[in-house]
Amino acid sequence: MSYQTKKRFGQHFLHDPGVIDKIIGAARLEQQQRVVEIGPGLGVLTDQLLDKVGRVDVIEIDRDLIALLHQRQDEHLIIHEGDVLKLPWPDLLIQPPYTLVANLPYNISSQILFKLLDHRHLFARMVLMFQREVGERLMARPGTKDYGILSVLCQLWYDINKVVLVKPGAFNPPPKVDSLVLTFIPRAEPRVDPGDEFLFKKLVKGAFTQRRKTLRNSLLASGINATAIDAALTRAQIDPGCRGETLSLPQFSALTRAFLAIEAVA
Ligand SMILES: C[S@@+](CC[C@H](N)C(=O)[O-])C[C@H]1O[C@@H](n2cnc3c(N)ncnc32)[C@H](O)[C@@H]1O
Repeated sequence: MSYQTKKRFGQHFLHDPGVIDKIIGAARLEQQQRVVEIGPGLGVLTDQLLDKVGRVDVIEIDRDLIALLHQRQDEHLIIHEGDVLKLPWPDLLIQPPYTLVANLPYNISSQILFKLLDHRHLFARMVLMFQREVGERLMARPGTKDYGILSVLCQLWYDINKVVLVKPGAFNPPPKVDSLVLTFIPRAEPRVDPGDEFLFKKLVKGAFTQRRKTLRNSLLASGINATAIDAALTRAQIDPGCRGETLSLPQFSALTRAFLAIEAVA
């Protein structure tokens, strides 16, 4: 391969046919399905996607790779140039729902996930490759060290399943860590009632602001008013001395609804 990979774009190109097959299989594509790929790179996944469906939209930041993609002159390949974090997705992806397939740039995978959560109506199914540690965090249970903001928010909206663990040798150049491919299937209903989505997210972020502190102090540190916190914790029957990282999704739901009830009274 003559192309010089760029570390700053998190480039690790997949070359293991078995892993490629598993990713494409997990996408469960039918000919009519519209597909988006973030970071097509040299196109190993893109080629397989184009074999299965009539149109693939790709989003790529690297100008050299974009030039290579244009050389293909494939009318079924729609190339969006730019930073996936900055591009306005609803303006580009105008025919949802899409299936999203991506071997993500690991340096920005969490930021991409937050953006995916904000635009989740665009995607019917997602097959995503992460650094193993990040993938495990998304599936983590309450009370474990891996459990965090993205675990709660992703588990609220998606059923997440493991597809395959991928060793560094499957990539060129090999990353230092193992990788994990996961499927995300949007739930017909969120796992629990978030009450108000904006507030739910704010409280989840607040609960994890200071992981070593108690839930009460962590929420305080996130800027929420002490009187409201105390009233809401009492109403939701949550111990103010517990740590935010022990809260289950039903407890985050109860906490959000308690804040809403208090605001309604005030
Ligand atoms: C891990 S590589 C995957 C490449 C290819 N899909 C594969 O599996 O071999 C990540 C890809 O994302 C691209 N990328 C990195 N940061 C990006 C960004 N902010 N916006 C869009 N693409 C980005 C990289 O240039 C690279 O092509």
